[in-house]
Amino acid sequence: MTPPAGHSGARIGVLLVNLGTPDAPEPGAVRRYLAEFLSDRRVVEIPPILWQPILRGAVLTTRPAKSARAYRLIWSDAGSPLAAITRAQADALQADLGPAARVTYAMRYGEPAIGPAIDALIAAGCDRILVAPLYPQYCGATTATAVDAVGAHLATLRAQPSLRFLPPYPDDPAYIGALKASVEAGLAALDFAPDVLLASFHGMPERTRALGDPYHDQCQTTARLLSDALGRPVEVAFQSRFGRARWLEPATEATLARLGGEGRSVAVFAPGFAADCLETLEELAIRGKQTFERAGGRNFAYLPCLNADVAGLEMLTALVRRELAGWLPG
Ligand SMILES: C=CC1=C(C)c2cc3[nH]c(cc4nc(cc5[nH]c(cc1n2)c(C)c5CCC(=O)O)C(CCC(=O)O)=C4C)c(C)c3C=C
Ligand SMILES: [Fe+2]
Ligand SMILES: [Fe+2]
Repeated sequence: MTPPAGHSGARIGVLLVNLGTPDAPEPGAVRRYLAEFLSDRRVVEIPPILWQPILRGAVLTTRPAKSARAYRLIWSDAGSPLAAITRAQADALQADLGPAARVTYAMRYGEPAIGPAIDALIAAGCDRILVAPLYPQYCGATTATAVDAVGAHLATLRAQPSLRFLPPYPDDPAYIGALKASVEAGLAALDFAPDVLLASFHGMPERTRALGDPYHDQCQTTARLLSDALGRPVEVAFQSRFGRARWLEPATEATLARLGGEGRSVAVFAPGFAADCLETLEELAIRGKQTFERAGGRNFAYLPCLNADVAGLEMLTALVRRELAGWLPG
């Protein structure tokens, strides 16, 4: 194998990071996953002395069984869709980059964990690692906590690799172009022409916006640029409300109920998710559709995420190759 030019023969590592998902659609596995996820202070910003009793009490005794039922509806032969799609994205990126780089993936919560994935890259000879959190819009609860976990692992190492991080890409032409292509292909496959395009982003507590998290603004930017690219309006809503605090509005569920009641036809898609997962396949495509139809709506479609489809992979390789400039040969 020819060593990459530019430095002393070591390899470049690329680590894709996504959120994480349970190992199985069973209450025990979901409980382990939720306990780790919802104990992250970047995700639930309530002091642990108040939050942990609620989490260990009400949340972890009731939610795992309910969520496990939802996971069962979307589980595939390859496992959880989020894990299977992230693996496919890593494999495709590896095929594109070839032997000059080693590509792997990790999950912020659950397996494969970030620390062992970094160790495996180092063991394979990588002394330069690009970490790519697969969240187009920056959020403390997603991007920052992935970066925190990488930093926490590096704090345990005597010999650290050099690191780069893929910046958030809410307005990147490669991302907007991929979304445009994906939405247009999705619309072309429908047997009706939706009069509303609804972009549903994962929600966050409203107060995080006042505290300076750029997430909300970056979601609006993505939707505006996509609307410009498509040449038609794109409505924005925020899904997956959790807990009692005020979350970003409008809520996807209320928006779908309103659109159904108004007799509109709708295509929903989730530009903030790099891969389809519980939040899209169950919450939008199954429950969102029910909400819309129960309100009287007739024509509903859910358009898939970028996933490991051609447009999504072209975008991912373009973003990653750009960040590897000066590391990769030529
Ligand atoms: C306080 C709770 C939550 C915050 C804040 C939050 C932010 C957030 N999440 C994602 C992406 C995903 N979330 C997923 C699942 C999920 N999210 C929460 C709660 C919060 N998310 C819960 C409790 C769950 C688990 C499922 C459930 O029990 O309802 C997933 C899907 C995982 C999968 O296995 O498929 C993703 C992806 C973003 C982008 C975000 C902030 C911007
Ligand atoms: Fe979430
Ligand atoms: Fe959800």
